[in-house]
Amino acid sequence: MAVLITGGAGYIGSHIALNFLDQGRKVVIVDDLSTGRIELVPNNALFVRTDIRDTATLVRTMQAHQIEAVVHCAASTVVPDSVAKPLDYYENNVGGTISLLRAMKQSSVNRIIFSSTAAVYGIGDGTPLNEESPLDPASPYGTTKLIAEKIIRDIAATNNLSFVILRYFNVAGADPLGRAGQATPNATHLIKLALEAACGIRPNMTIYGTDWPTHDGTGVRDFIHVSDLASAHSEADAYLSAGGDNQILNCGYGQGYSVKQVVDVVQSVSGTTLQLLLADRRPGDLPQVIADPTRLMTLLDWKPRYNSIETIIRHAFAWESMRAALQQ
Ligand SMILES: NC(=O)c1ccc[n+]([C@@H]2O[C@H](COP(=O)([O-])OP(=O)(O)OC[C@H]3O[C@@H](n4cnc5c(N)ncnc54)[C@H](O)[C@@H]3O)[C@@H](O)[C@H]2O)c1
Ligand SMILES: O=c1ccn([C@@H]2O[C@H](COP(=O)(O)OP(=O)(O)O[C@H]3O[C@H](CO)[C@H](O)[C@H](O)[C@H]3O)[C@@H](O)[C@H]2O)c(=O)[nH]1
Repeated sequence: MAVLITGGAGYIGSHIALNFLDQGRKVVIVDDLSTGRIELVPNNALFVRTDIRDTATLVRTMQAHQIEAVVHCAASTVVPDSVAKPLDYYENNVGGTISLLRAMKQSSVNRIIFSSTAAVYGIGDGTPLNEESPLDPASPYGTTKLIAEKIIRDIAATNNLSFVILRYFNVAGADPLGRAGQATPNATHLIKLALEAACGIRPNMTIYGTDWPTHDGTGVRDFIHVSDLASAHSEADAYLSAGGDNQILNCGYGQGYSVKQVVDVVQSVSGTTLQLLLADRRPGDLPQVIADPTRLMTLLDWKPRYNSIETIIRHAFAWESMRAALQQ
């Protein structure tokens, strides 16, 4: 019996694949390579190149490989892009999820772990967000994820489907063994861009907003190491296969770091001085986004191994330097 990972050629999906494979599980990856990279597909995973909106191919794949659980990561993920092209985001993220759920139903696959996001929450009051915090996505991207969550919950209410919805906070870092990392073209994430500047791939980096109501005026985020996030998926799968109830779980460490603090750690880990540009706040940004991960820590047998900002940045720097060296 195997696990099917949609979007497994992407940044997070490839780490989830490695985590399942490291535990001796069989992994089948479906990905259309729209932002994913074939080199991120682990050698010992089976790979099917398809758009997940092709329901018939999903059904064939599930039936051919005796899929017992699905991890659903495939999505369009860039917040400003979703503001510019909302229809594309609804088509891919909502349409893709419907197609996948239909294929699961036709193939009698009844376990799903879904990649959701902290972007489903509203602005909040600056205190850590728990799963009951008000939902009010600030972007079409966040709305597509909230709709997909709702569809999964509606189907589970009437069909034989069990789910864990994982709401990721800010994902960063790279596989500690250097087998995978963030390779998405035109990535927009803070740590990725800061490290590209440290490795000379870009000349500088921009800090968006120095007048936020935070301790040093820059945005504060809860960064979770991608390999810790990956192991939350295998723990969620173990929890469901042991008969656990359907759950929505925040995935973060519960600790915030500001943009300036991240830049300081990037400089000390890389031994470089970044050329910093200061700019206005990015539209749609929030001052502070921190998880309350109590439910994740309580319900799953999940033990974070890399919960230090230095470790996250050290692993991401190792990956980025290796890629920079290969490009020379
Ligand atoms: N990176 C973060 O900080 C973050 C935070 C919260 C949630 N997420 C969620 O995690 C998941 C993975 O994100 P990521 O950062 O690894 O992004 P990514 O772009 O690296 O991965 C997405 C993968 O999905 C594939 N894909 C997209 N549409 C597809 C389709 N229709 N059919 C088949 N494959 C398709 C892409 O080719 C890519 O490999 C997404 O669902 C995203 O919304 C990411
Ligand atoms: O070059 C940069 C990039 C980012 N930032 C700042 O760094 C912080 C983090 O920005 P990211 O772009 O790294 O991440 P976001 O918090 O905007 O969003 C990420 O995390 C969210 C969950 O919290 C969603 O899941 C979303 O998809 C994912 O991109 C923000 O204050 C942003 O303004 C900069 O100053 N300079």
